[in-house]
Amino acid sequence: MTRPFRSVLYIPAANPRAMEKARTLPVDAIIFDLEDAVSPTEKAAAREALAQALREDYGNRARIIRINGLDTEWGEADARRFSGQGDAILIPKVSHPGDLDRVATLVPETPLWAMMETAQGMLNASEIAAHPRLAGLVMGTNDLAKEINARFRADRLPMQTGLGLCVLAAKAQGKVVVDGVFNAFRDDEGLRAEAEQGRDMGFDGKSLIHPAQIEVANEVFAPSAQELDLSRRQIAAFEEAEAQGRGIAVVDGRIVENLHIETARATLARAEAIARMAAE
Ligand SMILES: CC(C)(COP(=O)(O)OP(=O)(O)OC[C@H]1O[C@@H](n2cnc3c(N)ncnc32)[C@H](O)[C@@H]1OP(=O)(O)O)[C@@H](O)C(=O)NCCC(=O)NCCSC(=O)C[C@H](O)C(=O)O
Ligand SMILES: [Mg+2]
Repeated sequence: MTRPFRSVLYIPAANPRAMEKARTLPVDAIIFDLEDAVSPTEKAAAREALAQALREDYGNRARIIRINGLDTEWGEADARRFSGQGDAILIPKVSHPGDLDRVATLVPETPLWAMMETAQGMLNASEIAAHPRLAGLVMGTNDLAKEINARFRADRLPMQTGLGLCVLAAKAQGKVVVDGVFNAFRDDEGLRAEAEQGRDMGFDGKSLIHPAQIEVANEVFAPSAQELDLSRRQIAAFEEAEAQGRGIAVVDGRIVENLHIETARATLARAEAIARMAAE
């Protein structure tokens, strides 16, 4: 993953003020939402408002358009309207690879992303992630909790199987995988704990519902100063060991082998990508 997806902010396409504001927010990606954040009576107007908004400059923020499902009266028109626009089309409630095929025919060029938020979707995560048109997965933990009748807990124990399956599926295919939203958008401490859990599981970033959540996500999903320092010291120690004909170095009392050096280099590359994005 070269492009950062630390912070991925949902914006209801029926909210012109929020769409305007997003052009100045320090997010890595925006999800323009035509689905759950837009009421049925506003669907057509939101589609046109989004078409207008996409004429504006969103800088280097990835523009992801969440359409309505093709099983609704709005989905097909959304897909046709935004084919070739934005950086990705996000399909809600993907349960089978066939759900992607149907949109792929309507949207022949734009990369597809999948909302992972149904029980079937969790069980089929591997096949969904392997779809050739799919570039990214976003967890929909609200819909998933609703469908499996799970309770919201700080440790997200009831979600762990689904979250883990989706991380594994995405990583096996080299696809981006973004964690679900944290609904209590004024609870920074709760957000940080959940974001750290997602980061530690392997997610690339967190989906967000409010600008107040951006700073925490950007910080948690960026390599820390300590991680960068350790990565540099590991690389230096390993290069020195190799020069002396050894395949193992020791840093801070822990062994460092080739595989750790790959992680260290990836950490530095991630920090460089974030710095490049900030400088653009
Ligand atoms: C939750 C909100 C309804 C709160 O809105 P509001 O009361 O307007 O908040 P504030 O007054 O604190 O807003 C301060 C300023 O920030 C702007 N704002 C607010 N939210 C956003 C946003 N998402 N993007 C950009 N800008 C935003 C306000 O306009 C204010 O600006 P200013 O005028 O300059 O002061 C609201 O935050 C909101 O609607 N959030 C998005 C909700 C959403 O998209 N939900 C659907 C996605 S979540 C989901 O479905 C996940 C998945 O499918 C699942 O199943 O889990
Ligand atoms: Mg959902």
